[in-house]
Amino acid sequence: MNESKSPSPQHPKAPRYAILVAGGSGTRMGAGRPKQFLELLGEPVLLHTLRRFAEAALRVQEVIVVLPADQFATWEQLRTDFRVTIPHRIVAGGDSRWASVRNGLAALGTPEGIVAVHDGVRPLASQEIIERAYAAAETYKAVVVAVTPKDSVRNLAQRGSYALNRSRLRLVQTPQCFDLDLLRRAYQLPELPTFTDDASVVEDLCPIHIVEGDYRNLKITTPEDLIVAEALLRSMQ
Ligand SMILES: Nc1ccn([C@@H]2O[C@H](COP(=O)(O)OP(=O)(O)OP(=O)(O)O)[C@@H](O)[C@H]2O)c(=O)n1
Ligand SMILES: C[C@](O)(CO)[C@H](O)COP(=O)(O)O
Repeated sequence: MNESKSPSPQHPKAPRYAILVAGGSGTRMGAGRPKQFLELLGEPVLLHTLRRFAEAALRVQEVIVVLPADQFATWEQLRTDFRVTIPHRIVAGGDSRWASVRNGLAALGTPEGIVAVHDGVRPLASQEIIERAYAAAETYKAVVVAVTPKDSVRNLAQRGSYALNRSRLRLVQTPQCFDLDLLRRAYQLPELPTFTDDASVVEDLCPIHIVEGDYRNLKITTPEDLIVAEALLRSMQ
Protein backbone atom coordinates (compact mmCIF):
# COMPACT_ATOMS: atom_id res chain seq x y z
CA MET A 1 0.00 0.00 0.00
CA ASN A 2 1.49 3.34 -1.01
CA GLU A 3 0.90 5.16 2.22
CA SER A 4 3.46 7.25 4.03
CA LYS A 5 3.71 9.97 6.60
CA SER A 6 7.01 11.63 5.70
CA PRO A 7 8.19 11.37 2.10
CA SER A 8 11.48 13.01 1.16
CA PRO A 9 10.64 15.75 -1.39
CA GLN A 10 12.37 15.71 -4.79
CA HIS A 11 11.33 19.29 -5.64
CA PRO A 12 11.06 21.08 -2.29
CA LYS A 13 9.54 24.55 -2.13
CA ALA A 14 7.43 24.34 -5.28
CA PRO A 15 4.95 27.25 -5.37
CA ARG A 16 1.68 26.34 -3.67
CA TYR A 17 -1.87 27.22 -4.67
CA ALA A 18 -5.28 26.25 -3.32
CA ILE A 19 -8.72 25.88 -4.85
CA LEU A 20 -11.48 25.82 -2.25
CA VAL A 21 -14.60 24.46 -3.90
CA ALA A 22 -17.74 25.93 -2.39
CA GLY A 23 -19.95 25.95 -5.46
CA GLY A 24 -22.53 23.46 -4.22
CA SER A 25 -26.09 24.03 -3.06
CA GLY A 26 -26.19 21.71 -0.03
CA THR A 27 -29.27 19.68 -0.91
CA ARG A 28 -28.51 16.95 1.65
CA MET A 29 -28.21 19.57 4.38
CA GLY A 30 -31.60 20.99 3.42
CA ALA A 31 -30.91 24.24 5.24
CA GLY A 32 -32.51 26.59 2.72
CA ARG A 33 -29.12 28.13 1.99
CA PRO A 34 -25.82 26.59 0.89
CA LYS A 35 -24.16 24.85 3.85
CA GLN A 36 -20.83 26.64 3.26
CA PHE A 37 -22.51 29.81 4.63
CA LEU A 38 -24.00 28.19 7.75
CA GLU A 39 -22.34 29.15 11.01
CA LEU A 40 -20.05 27.05 13.19
CA LEU A 41 -19.26 28.67 16.54
CA GLY A 42 -20.65 31.93 15.17
CA GLU A 43 -18.69 32.05 11.90
CA PRO A 44 -19.44 30.78 8.38
CA VAL A 45 -18.14 27.30 7.54
CA LEU A 46 -16.31 28.72 4.52
CA LEU A 47 -14.50 31.31 6.62
CA HIS A 48 -13.20 28.57 8.93
CA THR A 49 -11.98 26.67 5.86
CA LEU A 50 -10.37 29.72 4.28
CA ARG A 51 -8.52 30.43 7.50
CA ARG A 52 -6.98 26.95 7.40
CA PHE A 53 -5.20 27.77 4.15
CA ALA A 54 -4.12 31.23 5.28
CA GLU A 55 -1.63 29.85 7.82
CA ALA A 56 1.68 31.51 6.91
CA ALA A 57 3.66 28.32 7.50
CA LEU A 58 1.80 26.64 4.64
CA ARG A 59 3.25 29.16 2.11
CA VAL A 60 0.14 29.18 -0.11
CA GLN A 61 0.64 31.86 -2.77
CA GLU A 62 -2.92 32.18 -3.96
CA VAL A 63 -6.31 30.90 -2.84
CA ILE A 64 -9.18 30.58 -5.30
CA VAL A 65 -12.64 30.26 -3.77
CA VAL A 66 -15.25 28.76 -6.10
CA LEU A 67 -18.81 29.86 -5.33
CA PRO A 68 -22.21 29.32 -6.93
CA ALA A 69 -22.60 32.06 -9.52
CA ASP A 70 -25.74 33.35 -7.76
CA GLN A 71 -24.08 33.52 -4.31
CA PHE A 72 -21.34 36.08 -4.89
CA ALA A 73 -23.35 38.77 -3.10
CA THR A 74 -23.95 36.47 -0.11
CA TRP A 75 -20.22 35.90 0.35
CA GLU A 76 -19.50 39.58 -0.21
CA GLN A 77 -21.90 40.43 2.61
CA LEU A 78 -20.36 37.79 4.89
CA ARG A 79 -16.89 39.09 4.09
CA THR A 80 -18.02 42.53 5.23
CA ASP A 81 -19.92 41.29 8.29
CA PHE A 82 -17.02 39.14 9.49
CA ARG A 83 -14.28 41.57 8.42
CA VAL A 84 -12.54 38.95 6.29
CA THR A 85 -9.12 40.24 5.22
CA ILE A 86 -7.62 36.94 4.03
CA PRO A 87 -6.71 37.42 0.35
CA HIS A 88 -8.58 35.17 -2.07
CA ARG A 89 -10.03 35.31 -5.56
CA ILE A 90 -13.65 34.39 -6.27
CA VAL A 91 -14.62 32.27 -9.26
CA ALA A 92 -18.03 31.04 -10.43
CA GLY A 93 -18.67 27.30 -10.03
CA GLY A 94 -20.43 24.89 -12.34
CA ASP A 95 -23.19 22.28 -12.22
CA SER A 96 -20.96 19.62 -10.63
CA ARG A 97 -17.96 19.54 -8.33
CA TRP A 98 -15.89 18.55 -11.38
CA ALA A 99 -17.06 21.67 -13.26
CA SER A 100 -16.33 23.86 -10.26
CA VAL A 101 -12.78 22.54 -9.94
CA ARG A 102 -12.27 22.97 -13.69
CA ASN A 103 -13.36 26.62 -13.41
CA GLY A 104 -11.06 27.18 -10.46
CA LEU A 105 -8.14 25.69 -12.34
CA ALA A 106 -8.83 27.84 -15.40
CA ALA A 107 -8.84 30.95 -13.21
CA LEU A 108 -5.48 30.00 -11.74
CA GLY A 109 -3.88 30.36 -15.14
CA THR A 110 -0.72 28.50 -16.04
CA PRO A 111 1.77 28.75 -13.20
CA GLU A 112 3.86 25.72 -12.26
CA GLY A 113 3.67 24.27 -8.79
CA ILE A 114 1.36 22.31 -6.58
CA VAL A 115 -2.34 22.91 -6.13
CA ALA A 116 -4.48 21.69 -3.27
CA VAL A 117 -8.13 21.13 -4.04
CA HIS A 118 -10.16 21.25 -0.87
CA ASP A 119 -13.86 21.14 -0.07
CA GLY A 120 -15.04 24.48 1.25
CA VAL A 121 -17.17 22.42 3.64
CA ARG A 122 -14.24 20.70 5.35
CA PRO A 123 -13.44 23.38 7.92
CA LEU A 124 -11.53 21.07 10.25
CA ALA A 125 -8.53 20.22 8.08
CA SER A 126 -5.53 20.69 10.35
CA GLN A 127 -2.36 22.50 9.32
CA GLU A 128 -0.56 19.16 9.75
CA ILE A 129 -2.59 17.27 7.18
CA ILE A 130 -2.58 20.18 4.71
CA GLU A 131 1.21 20.41 5.01
CA ARG A 132 1.52 16.61 4.73
CA ALA A 133 -0.46 16.60 1.48
CA TYR A 134 1.44 19.53 -0.09
CA ALA A 135 4.80 18.08 0.94
CA ALA A 136 4.01 14.62 -0.40
CA ALA A 137 2.88 16.10 -3.74
CA GLU A 138 6.40 17.43 -4.27
CA THR A 139 7.43 13.78 -4.61
CA TYR A 140 4.34 11.92 -5.80
CA LYS A 141 2.45 14.47 -8.01
CA ALA A 142 -0.98 13.17 -6.96
CA VAL A 143 -1.76 12.87 -3.26
CA VAL A 144 -4.91 12.38 -1.24
CA VAL A 145 -5.41 12.31 2.49
CA ALA A 146 -7.46 9.38 3.70
CA VAL A 147 -8.37 7.37 6.79
CA THR A 148 -9.04 3.67 7.39
CA PRO A 149 -12.71 2.75 7.90
CA LYS A 150 -13.61 2.19 11.53
CA ASP A 151 -16.77 0.24 10.73
CA SER A 152 -17.10 -3.09 8.94
CA VAL A 153 -17.90 -2.61 5.26
CA ARG A 154 -20.17 -4.74 3.05
CA ASN A 155 -20.64 -4.75 -0.69
CA LEU A 156 -24.16 -5.17 -2.03
CA ALA A 157 -24.49 -8.26 -4.20
CA GLN A 158 -27.30 -9.62 -6.34
CA ARG A 159 -28.23 -11.88 -3.42
CA GLY A 160 -27.46 -10.31 -0.09
CA SER A 161 -24.05 -8.74 0.50
CA TYR A 162 -20.48 -9.70 1.30
CA ALA A 163 -17.78 -8.36 3.61
CA LEU A 164 -14.90 -6.30 2.25
CA ASN A 165 -11.40 -6.39 3.73
CA ARG A 166 -11.37 -2.95 5.30
CA SER A 167 -7.61 -3.03 5.89
CA ARG A 168 -7.34 -2.52 2.10
CA LEU A 169 -9.89 0.32 2.01
CA ARG A 170 -9.50 4.03 2.66
CA LEU A 171 -12.03 6.79 3.14
CA VAL A 172 -10.86 9.68 1.04
CA GLN A 173 -10.85 13.24 2.28
CA THR A 174 -9.54 16.54 1.01
CA PRO A 175 -7.13 18.30 0.59
CA GLN A 176 -5.99 16.47 -2.51
CA CYS A 177 -2.74 17.90 -3.87
CA PHE A 178 -1.45 17.68 -7.41
CA ASP A 179 1.28 18.82 -9.69
CA LEU A 180 -0.51 21.64 -11.51
CA ASP A 181 0.35 20.47 -14.99
CA LEU A 182 -0.94 16.97 -14.22
CA LEU A 183 -4.23 18.27 -12.82
CA ARG A 184 -4.71 20.58 -15.83
CA ARG A 185 -4.20 17.66 -18.22
CA ALA A 186 -6.67 15.51 -16.28
CA TYR A 187 -9.32 18.23 -16.33
CA GLN A 188 -9.03 18.56 -20.10
CA LEU A 189 -10.59 15.08 -20.44
CA PRO A 190 -14.39 14.78 -20.55
CA GLU A 191 -16.31 14.53 -17.29
CA LEU A 192 -17.43 11.03 -16.23
CA PRO A 193 -20.22 10.14 -13.78
CA THR A 194 -17.66 8.20 -11.72
CA PHE A 195 -15.78 11.38 -10.79
CA THR A 196 -16.52 11.90 -7.10
CA ASP A 197 -13.27 13.69 -6.30
CA ASP A 198 -10.10 14.92 -8.00
CA ALA A 199 -8.19 11.68 -7.49
CA SER A 200 -10.79 9.88 -9.60
CA VAL A 201 -10.21 12.45 -12.36
CA VAL A 202 -6.42 12.01 -12.25
CA GLU A 203 -6.01 8.28 -11.58
CA ASP A 204 -5.78 7.19 -15.24
CA LEU A 205 -2.83 9.55 -15.72
CA CYS A 206 -0.88 9.01 -12.50
CA PRO A 207 -0.91 6.69 -9.46
CA ILE A 208 -2.60 8.28 -6.48
CA HIS A 209 -0.44 8.38 -3.37
CA ILE A 210 -2.22 8.22 -0.02
CA VAL A 211 -1.13 10.02 3.14
CA GLU A 212 -2.67 9.79 6.57
CA GLY A 213 -5.79 11.92 6.99
CA ASP A 214 -7.62 12.82 10.15
CA TYR A 215 -10.92 11.48 11.47
CA ARG A 216 -11.74 15.02 12.61
CA ASN A 217 -11.52 16.31 9.04
CA LEU A 218 -15.18 15.69 8.37
CA LYS A 219 -17.19 17.03 5.48
CA ILE A 220 -20.25 19.01 6.49
CA THR A 221 -22.92 17.12 4.56
CA THR A 222 -26.01 16.49 6.71
CA PRO A 223 -27.39 18.32 9.79
CA GLU A 224 -25.73 16.10 12.42
CA ASP A 225 -22.32 17.00 10.95
CA LEU A 226 -22.80 20.58 12.19
CA ILE A 227 -23.17 19.37 15.78
CA VAL A 228 -20.08 17.16 15.58
CA ALA A 229 -18.06 19.84 13.75
CA GLU A 230 -18.85 22.45 16.42
CA ALA A 231 -17.73 20.11 19.17
CA LEU A 232 -14.53 19.26 17.29
CA LEU A 233 -13.79 22.89 16.50
CA ARG A 234 -14.17 23.80 20.14
CA SER A 235 -11.79 21.01 21.12
CA MET A 236 -9.21 22.19 18.54
CA GLN A 237 -9.21 25.86 19.64
N1 LIG B 1 -21.41 22.08 -8.32
C1 LIG B 1 -20.66 21.92 -7.21
C2 LIG B 1 -20.96 20.92 -6.27
C3 LIG B 1 -20.17 20.82 -5.12
N2 LIG B 1 -19.16 21.70 -4.93
C4 LIG B 1 -18.39 21.66 -3.69
O1 LIG B 1 -17.80 20.40 -3.49
C5 LIG B 1 -17.70 20.13 -2.09
C6 LIG B 1 -18.24 18.73 -1.78
O2 LIG B 1 -19.55 18.63 -2.28
P1 LIG B 1 -20.86 18.28 -1.47
O3 LIG B 1 -20.59 18.00 -0.06
O4 LIG B 1 -21.61 17.26 -2.26
O5 LIG B 1 -21.63 19.70 -1.51
P2 LIG B 1 -23.02 20.08 -2.15
O6 LIG B 1 -23.02 19.75 -3.60
O7 LIG B 1 -23.26 21.48 -1.75
O8 LIG B 1 -24.02 19.13 -1.34
P3 LIG B 1 -25.19 18.22 -1.89
O9 LIG B 1 -24.54 17.14 -2.71
O10 LIG B 1 -25.85 17.69 -0.64
O11 LIG B 1 -26.10 19.10 -2.69
C7 LIG B 1 -18.49 21.22 -1.37
O12 LIG B 1 -17.59 22.11 -0.75
C8 LIG B 1 -19.28 21.86 -2.46
O13 LIG B 1 -19.57 23.24 -2.24
C9 LIG B 1 -18.86 22.66 -5.88
O14 LIG B 1 -17.93 23.44 -5.70
N3 LIG B 1 -19.65 22.76 -7.00
C1 LIG C 1 -14.26 15.07 -2.52
C2 LIG C 1 -14.83 14.29 -1.38
O1 LIG C 1 -15.06 15.13 -0.26
C3 LIG C 1 -13.83 13.24 -0.95
O2 LIG C 1 -14.37 12.49 0.09
C4 LIG C 1 -16.13 13.63 -1.75
O3 LIG C 1 -15.89 12.69 -2.77
C5 LIG C 1 -17.22 14.58 -2.14
O4 LIG C 1 -18.41 13.85 -2.36
P1 LIG C 1 -19.81 14.53 -2.48
O5 LIG C 1 -20.76 13.45 -2.85
O6 LIG C 1 -19.66 15.58 -3.51
O7 LIG C 1 -20.14 15.07 -1.13
